[in-house]
Order: sequence, then structure tokens, then C-alpha cells
Amino acid sequence: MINASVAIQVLPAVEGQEVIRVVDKVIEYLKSSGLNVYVGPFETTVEGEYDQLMEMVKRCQLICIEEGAPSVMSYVKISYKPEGGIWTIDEKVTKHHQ
Ligand SMILES: Cc1ncc(C[n+]2csc(CCO)c2C)c(N)n1
Repeated sequence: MINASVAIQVLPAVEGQEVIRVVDKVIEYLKSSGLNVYVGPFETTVEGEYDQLMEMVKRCQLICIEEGAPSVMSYVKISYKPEGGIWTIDEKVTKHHQ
């Protein structure tokens, strides 16, 4: 059941172009979940089941470390409604696309 959405911005402590490479790994991982993923210039949003999303948030930090960042800071926003029926990404953004 889709009962949550999460927006995550990872900020791996790496230099220059390395940031792109490491963030790309995280985005690849999020997409590999098969969930609906919306990549933005500052953060990526994913919608799905709460527990799965929380596990995915944990994994995002580990990917940054595995990819060589000595440390990582992440900013996470969570929308959660246990019984389901949260607004979807599409409902929130599609009408704004030209
Ligand atoms: C999880 C996550 N998603 C998006 C960004 C924002 N961002 C930073 S560099 C870049 C380009 C990657 O090719 C993008 C989209 C982030 N920081 N963390």
C-alpha cells in the first residue's frame, strides 16, 4: 500500500564532479526499487510503503560511504498516512508541468 512519500537530498562529503557520481549511484538505487521516483535539482522524491521507504533512506547513506565519501549529510522529508491515501507525486506536480 502506498502510505508514505519521502524526499531525500544526500550531500556526500566529496569534491567537485565526484558529487555527481555519488548522487547518481543513490538515484540509480532509488530507481531500482521500481517505485515511483521523481528526481529534482535538489532532492529525489519516492512514494511507497512507509517501512520500505525508511529502509531505503538508511541505504542511501551507506551507498555514499561505500562510494568513497568519508561522511554524508542528508535532509529527509516524510509524508505519512498509515491508512493510505496520501497525495501522490503526480497529483502534486503534474498540473504544473507545461
Ligand atoms: C538523493 C538526491 N537526489 C537529488 C539530489 C540533487 N542533485 C545533486 S547533484 C545532482 C545531479 C546528479 O546527476 C542532483 C540531481 C541530491 N543531492 N540527492
